[in-house]
Amino acid sequence: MARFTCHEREPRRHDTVARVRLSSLTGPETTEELQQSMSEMATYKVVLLRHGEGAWTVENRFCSWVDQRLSIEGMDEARACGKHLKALGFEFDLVFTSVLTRSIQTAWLILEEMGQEWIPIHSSWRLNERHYGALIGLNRAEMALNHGEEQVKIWRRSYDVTPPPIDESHPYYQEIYTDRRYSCCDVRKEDLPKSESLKDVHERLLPYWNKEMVPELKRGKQILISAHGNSARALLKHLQGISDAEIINITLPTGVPILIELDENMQPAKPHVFLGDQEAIQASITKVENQGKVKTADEIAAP
Ligand SMILES: O=C(OP(=O)(O)O)[C@H](O)COP(=O)(O)O
Repeated sequence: MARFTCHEREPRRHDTVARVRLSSLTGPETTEELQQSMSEMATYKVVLLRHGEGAWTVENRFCSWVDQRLSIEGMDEARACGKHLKALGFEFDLVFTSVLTRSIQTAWLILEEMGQEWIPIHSSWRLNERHYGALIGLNRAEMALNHGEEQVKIWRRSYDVTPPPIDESHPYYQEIYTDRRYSCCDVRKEDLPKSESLKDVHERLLPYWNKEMVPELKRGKQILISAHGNSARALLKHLQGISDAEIINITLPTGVPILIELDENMQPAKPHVFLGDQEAIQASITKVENQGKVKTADEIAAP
């Protein structure tokens, strides 16, 4: 009988479990449909998510490279995500996070909920949220009032528009660039970004995907990626072949796992799936989209 090490092993049983239960999330299936779905099983599965709600999301500020922790609701979202992944039968071998606390804290809460705290976690600045440059710390609704909702949408969601860069006069410049976590990156501190478009995020993330994550997938490891709204969008765009024009319409909710299935060439095998209650997920996406809209006096008084 073939023996498998932790690095090379037979296909996981949870693939079937996940598929079976997933089917109930995406509509009823007959036995034939189920069998067909299983026979079309993708070679690699990746679970990607945007961390739970961060403290600054509540204040509607561009957080980006400022290191905020999760809000109370964000912690609940992360725990619910762990519960859900456990119910679906996922067993992770490796977790990837950014070096920002909200992404790491989300991974910890998920693993705790799953009883898989022992799983190694790899953290890299390459999974950090997009660097929002001079916009960091600003309130999105105020920005919409001053610059218009369309401009804010372009700043937030376009592929190749870069916000003005951060400089030393910015209130969060020192906090970010004197932080010890950026002294041990694979690039010199002075070469770290001062502002990024989604395209820039894609370009800094891709080497990490290719060099660190793909080899682990090919060794048979099941990976979880706890990323950010825009670093997850950049990876999703890459893995699903989403066009530059289409990506502007994609907003990710917090704390919702996305199942991505890839073929042997790391090309999309199936459309990605948001795992969970689809109505609640849509409500969460709308909430994030609305952050960039002008608020009425009533909404400001009772956000
Ligand atoms: O820090 C941020 O994202 P994150 O909460 O996913 O880390 C950004 O401020 C997200 O802002 P956006 O949704 O306007 O792109």
